[in-house]
Amino acid sequence: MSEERCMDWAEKYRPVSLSGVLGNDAAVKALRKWAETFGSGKKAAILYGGPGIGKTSAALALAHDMGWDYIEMNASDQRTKDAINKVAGSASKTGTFGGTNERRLLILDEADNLHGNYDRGGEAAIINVIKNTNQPIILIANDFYALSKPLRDAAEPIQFRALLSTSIVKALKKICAAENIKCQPEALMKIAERTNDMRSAINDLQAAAMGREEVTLADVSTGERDVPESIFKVMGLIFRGDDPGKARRAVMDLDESPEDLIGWVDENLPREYHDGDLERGFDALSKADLFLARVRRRMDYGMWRYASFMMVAGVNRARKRRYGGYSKYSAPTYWQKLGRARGTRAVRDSLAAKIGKYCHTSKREARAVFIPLLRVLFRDEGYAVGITARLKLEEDEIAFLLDAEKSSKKVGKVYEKSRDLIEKEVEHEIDVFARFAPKEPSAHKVEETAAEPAAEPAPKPKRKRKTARDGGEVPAPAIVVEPLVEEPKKEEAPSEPKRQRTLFDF
Ligand SMILES: Nc1ncnc2c1ncn2[C@@H]1O[C@H](COP(=O)(O)OP(=O)(O)OP(=O)(O)O)[C@@H](O)[C@H]1O
Repeated sequence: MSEERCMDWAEKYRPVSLSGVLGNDAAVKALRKWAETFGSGKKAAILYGGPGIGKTSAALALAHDMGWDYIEMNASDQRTKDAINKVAGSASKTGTFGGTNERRLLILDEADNLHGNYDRGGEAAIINVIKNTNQPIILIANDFYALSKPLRDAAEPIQFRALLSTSIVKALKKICAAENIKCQPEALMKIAERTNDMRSAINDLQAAAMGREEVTLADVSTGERDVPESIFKVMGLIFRGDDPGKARRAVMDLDESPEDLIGWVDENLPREYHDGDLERGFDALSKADLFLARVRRRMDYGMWRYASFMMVAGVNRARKRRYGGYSKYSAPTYWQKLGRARGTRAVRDSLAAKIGKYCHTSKREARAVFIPLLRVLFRDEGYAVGITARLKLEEDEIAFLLDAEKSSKKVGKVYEKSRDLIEKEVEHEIDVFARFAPKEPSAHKVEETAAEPAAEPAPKPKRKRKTARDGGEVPAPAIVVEPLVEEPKKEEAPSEPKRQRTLFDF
């Protein structure tokens, strides 16, 4: 997979210009107006609303459209009074570093998170900067009312609302086209309906499209699990709480195994912690993982207690600073991939069972030897149709052998033709059966007649040839021609040697 394809798509497809910010037309309009009339109104704007709906993108796009220089201060930067004054204060008053009179926009992300230890005094400093600046400032917040009244009064509030599914689908479609991925419209709709957050919708699309040319509804549906509300609370207690004991007790009430819980912590830890906290957090998590490995190896479930201690209390204590703002926790993304792999494994196994039954071989051998060979044979449509008919393969099994999507034309064609073939053979069987059946046959006679056509009297059974062990010739293997439908059982059918079939029997 190319490096380009591995990039975070939410970042790669961040709109460059305001015209690319979908939905929220009123907010975008208000923002543009604030910028175009800058100097006559408030010097700061507060963009507020839920996560992942385009607030930061709109601020960056505005700077691009207005040709403004910009500087960003995120929650991970130290936003003390001094730092803010240094970055924003003097620079915003005196113009750009270049000394020209061009505008320079200060973007302050997570402005509703200026209360922690690190950001002590930050809010007062911002109000001060707004009063004295001659440069535009944009504050970004999830919760407007988490900002102090003086700060709210000092800036122009612009609300961003949750996005409609139609806006999300529109953005996802564009991404699919740019990435050259076919995507079922129902799959995009399914992704969009699950959220009103564009970022997580793009992340879901990227996870579903990993390693594929087409994304189907099944790809986005697999891996979904019922997630109990309480897991989110536990995540909050682990990452943000002050009491590791409380977090442990909450985990004990939770119906999650440590194997699943570690996935949750692993997925969300980088969204919460930064720098040294992140490093210490992962260190604690790696120790939890070691205990889990010992549980698996020694079947000693007593060690679960140490594993959960490290992933809960260990991760909680790894944090040396406070984090605020809204965090959206999500289930481990590898569940989705696992779900997909589990589906593929089930198809492979059912295929192996069919081959094993036909060729009198084990499923393991069918998987290891026959499936790779069938994949080669399936390159020829004739073989593909014949084998599909003979083994009565289903569409997902054909797709597996053709390495194609189940809904693709290729798979549909092989499936249709194989069903035609089966029908023809059935008709032929009925024909043969009817032609040689007496008018009012007794059940016994029907079977006899059908088994031995009168037109061509059955040759007398040959005398058994001597085998190699008897000191004679080795018999040539009989070619087994089986009807596609089951024949009526013969009462005394000549016993055919049961041998392992080979691929040439197809
Ligand atoms: N309205 C939108 N139109 C187009 N793309 C969007 C929109 N909203 C979000 N995105 C996509 O989602 C990503 C994240 O969006 P953005 O950073 O603007 O969210 P936000 O509202 O600032 O959320 P947060 O508060 O979590 O940072 C962007 O990089 C972009 O790809």
